[in-house]
Amino acid sequence: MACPTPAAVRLRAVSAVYGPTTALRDVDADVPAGRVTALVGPNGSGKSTLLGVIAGIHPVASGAVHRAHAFRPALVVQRSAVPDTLPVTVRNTVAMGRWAHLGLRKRLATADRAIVDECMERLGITDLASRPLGSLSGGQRQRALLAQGLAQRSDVLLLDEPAASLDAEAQAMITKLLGEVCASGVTVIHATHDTGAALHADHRVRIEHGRVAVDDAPVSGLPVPASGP
Ligand SMILES: Nc1ncnc2c1ncn2[C@@H]1O[C@H](COP(=O)(O)OP(=O)(O)OP(=O)(O)O)[C@@H](O)[C@H]1O
Repeated sequence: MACPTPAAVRLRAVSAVYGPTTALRDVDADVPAGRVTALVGPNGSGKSTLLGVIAGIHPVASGAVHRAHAFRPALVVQRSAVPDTLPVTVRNTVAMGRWAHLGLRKRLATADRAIVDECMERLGITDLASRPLGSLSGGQRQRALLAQGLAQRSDVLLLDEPAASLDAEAQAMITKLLGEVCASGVTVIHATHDTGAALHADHRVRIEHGRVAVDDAPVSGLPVPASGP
């Protein structure tokens, strides 16, 4: 059944590869604007690759990605993708989320620092601000990466297993947070193995062997206003 929500991202016949390995094959999907979409599927099915394609950091081998928003999506990578030895504090990690907004000025303005503070507060990591990222627990590090994603203030927030390695209370906090972010008009797409988090989403896309196996809430055929970077 078609729902009346316009698409924030529209994928048409998208394929993506790593050398000889095909990770995505002919993916068609519409991501509803201002909603939470969960990408589900087994290990190796192509969820992270799809997030990378939508983020614009993984090239498409064929097909097209149309984005309705002018800004590059914010991508929160899996914690395991960040080296333990990265010599950076929690505050600086979150501040990196503002880098794309700095332009020619090389320093954070007062408004940028306020956003960084607010995002750390929201993720409950203010007390950890001066700690090196590599000294944190997995769950604490995941929160810092999430805060960095929020600090980007993008219209589209992509998250790769944001609740992985978090305890039950923190997982519930993330689900609530994603709902709040979405309510503020942001389109959220998250890859997850958590059935509960997937059920909380407005829209679920199941990927199997690089293909869309189930798309449970297609959006309407409204045109996408502009292509992204
Ligand atoms: N850097 C890489 N080099 C080569 N092949 C890769 C690379 N990253 C992923 N792949 C392959 O691409 C396919 C899709 O992987 P992807 O990481 O997108 O799956 P996923 O659904 O996110 O998995 P998981 O749930 O384990 O995170 C898999 O076959 C994987 O082996």
